[in-house]
Amino acid sequence: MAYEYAWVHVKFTIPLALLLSVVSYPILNRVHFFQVGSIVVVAFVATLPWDAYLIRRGVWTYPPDAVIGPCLLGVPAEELFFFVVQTYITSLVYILFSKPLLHVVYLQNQRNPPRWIKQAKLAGQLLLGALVLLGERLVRRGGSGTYLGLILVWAPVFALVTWTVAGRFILSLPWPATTLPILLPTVFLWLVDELALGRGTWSIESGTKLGLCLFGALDIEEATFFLVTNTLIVFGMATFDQYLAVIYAFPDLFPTTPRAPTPLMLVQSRLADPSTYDMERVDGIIDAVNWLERKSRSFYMASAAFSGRLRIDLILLYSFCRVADDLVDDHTSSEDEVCAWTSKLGRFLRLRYGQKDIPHDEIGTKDAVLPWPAEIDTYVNGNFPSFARPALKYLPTNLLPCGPLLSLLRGFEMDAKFDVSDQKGVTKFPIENEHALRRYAECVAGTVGELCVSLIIHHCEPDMDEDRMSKLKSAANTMGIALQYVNIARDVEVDAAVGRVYLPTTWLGFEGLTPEMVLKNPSRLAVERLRWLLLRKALELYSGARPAMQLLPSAARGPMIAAVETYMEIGRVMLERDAFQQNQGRATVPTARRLSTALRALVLC
Ligand SMILES: CC(C)=CCC/C(C)=C/CC/C(C)=C/CC/C(C)=C/[C@@H]1[C@@H](COP(=O)(O)OP(=O)(O)O)[C@]1(C)CC/C=C(\C)CC/C=C(\C)CCC=C(C)C
Repeated sequence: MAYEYAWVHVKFTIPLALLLSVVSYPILNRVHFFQVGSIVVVAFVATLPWDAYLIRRGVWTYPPDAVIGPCLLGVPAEELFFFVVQTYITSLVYILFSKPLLHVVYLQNQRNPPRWIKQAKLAGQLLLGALVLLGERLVRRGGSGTYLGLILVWAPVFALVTWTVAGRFILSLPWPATTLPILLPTVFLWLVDELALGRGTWSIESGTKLGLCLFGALDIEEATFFLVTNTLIVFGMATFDQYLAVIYAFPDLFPTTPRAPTPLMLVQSRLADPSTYDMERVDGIIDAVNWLERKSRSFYMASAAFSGRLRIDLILLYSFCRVADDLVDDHTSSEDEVCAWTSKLGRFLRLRYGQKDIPHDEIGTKDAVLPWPAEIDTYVNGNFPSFARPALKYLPTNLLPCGPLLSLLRGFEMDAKFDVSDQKGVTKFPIENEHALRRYAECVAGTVGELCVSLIIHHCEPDMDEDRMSKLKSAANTMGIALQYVNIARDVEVDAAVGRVYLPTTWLGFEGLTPEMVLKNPSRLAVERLRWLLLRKALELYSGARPAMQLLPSAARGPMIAAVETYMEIGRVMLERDAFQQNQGRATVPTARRLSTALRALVLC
């Protein structure tokens, strides 16, 4: 059939490229476009002369009617398009598998890597070097080994370069993040190639190939070509991610990070001496990711939608909030012990902010982290357990107002009052009415919303006007309260098990209940009605704040909406009840529903 080669693209490669574009669109950002575009250009420039040479050597030929006609250096347009579409497909598959990863975490082996990484990197270099030498021998000998030899003197050279530059980083990544983006497109292209060879769309001249087939009509040389070129693409994408990770991880090396790091920054990242990396900061970020992964599926999944230094700072903020909450509120502390923790945290914050709240217009003037003076180091080491120290040290205080952080501690202090029995030995319940509930939620969650917005403004739109900033912070505060109401509604049983009742005492009274009765039986129908009342109030607050999320900078809008929506989904499934899944007393949202909620938020934001 005429134009057979073009039909191969129309039937196979273009549909897959379009499908991958649609699937990955919600998670792509400006950096990805720059990254994929760069890899495509490099692949095109590196492949064109090699391809032209093979055609001129007669290694492969095309029936005259199989190609449309336009050529560049004798390479048909369809072949040129193949360089682009293959690189595009493999790059998108790599992005889909690597987006959940925080690449900064995998810088940990840049200095003093484990023995197996050193050995594996050396083995890879030796293997690639041996392949180049083998290719040279095959080319020199000519004949049936020519095609394979020409592949091996070309692709492994580029692979050797990227492997030497990024081998440790690539080996540190979870193996599915690199092997699957290599194998899946390779198998797809093997099948396409098998069909094309079988139909005579293109053919490999018999005098230049070994005559061995991987399967069907797929020559071993063709199979090798797709395997090594997809390996090259993935190595190239991973190398790019390594440079980006260095830029995002070290504010002292890169004080500001534009939304798409410049080529100069990438070169500076490449030339940066790993001995200058603040590896203690990398360890602190790893620690924060572990806290997030361990403590909140909602925010852990949502964090993957963010990118760059904003993602790191949100995780560091989460880590501080989580550690502070766990330090203060471990459900067994007395009020004195709780207040001791909150006063230590308060003193830490005042030391960190230099005894005063940094005026807002000074916050975020630069990314370079505030110095960590010996005085604070001594105080933290002398007053906090080792597990808490990284969260305190790496809280991005240079980008955050101190006020909301101090209010967060006030909220934790309210938790402590649950554990206090008055003179008659009667446990007090501080959430006496709806006002106390709102005040508590505002302290522990409304403040967190404001802090998230501070980070978003700094990283995405530092010159935002005051009016819009004020609207965003007010809405974030309200949204935080909504999420906290969902949290309370979800955890009624869990909280009762540790002597906590966050449903207002006045609400309980309307149902003829007391907090003590709720502690005895938190699953009674009357409590269910109050849980529903709280969820409906959460949805009211959410509805009031949700429109303001459209004011968020575009780079963070989708991810932030995804974070909020996946959390609010907990409340929605509770209201639906049929999708409600009790799991050790806590409602959980089925992962598929959580994912679809996040994707819908990212697409429709
Ligand atoms: C994507 C990402 C990593 C975001 C980080 C968000 C963040 C810093 C969360 C900190 C939450 C936290 C541990 C606060 C301490 C007090 C507390 C426990 C609050 C409750 C959170 C639940 O956290 P948990 O770890 O228990 O999670 P699970 O329930 O186990 O899943 C709260 C429910 C409050 C959380 C409140 C927020 C995160 C603020 C929400 C507001 C925004 C995201 C701003 C939205 C912006 C606009 C303009 C409306």
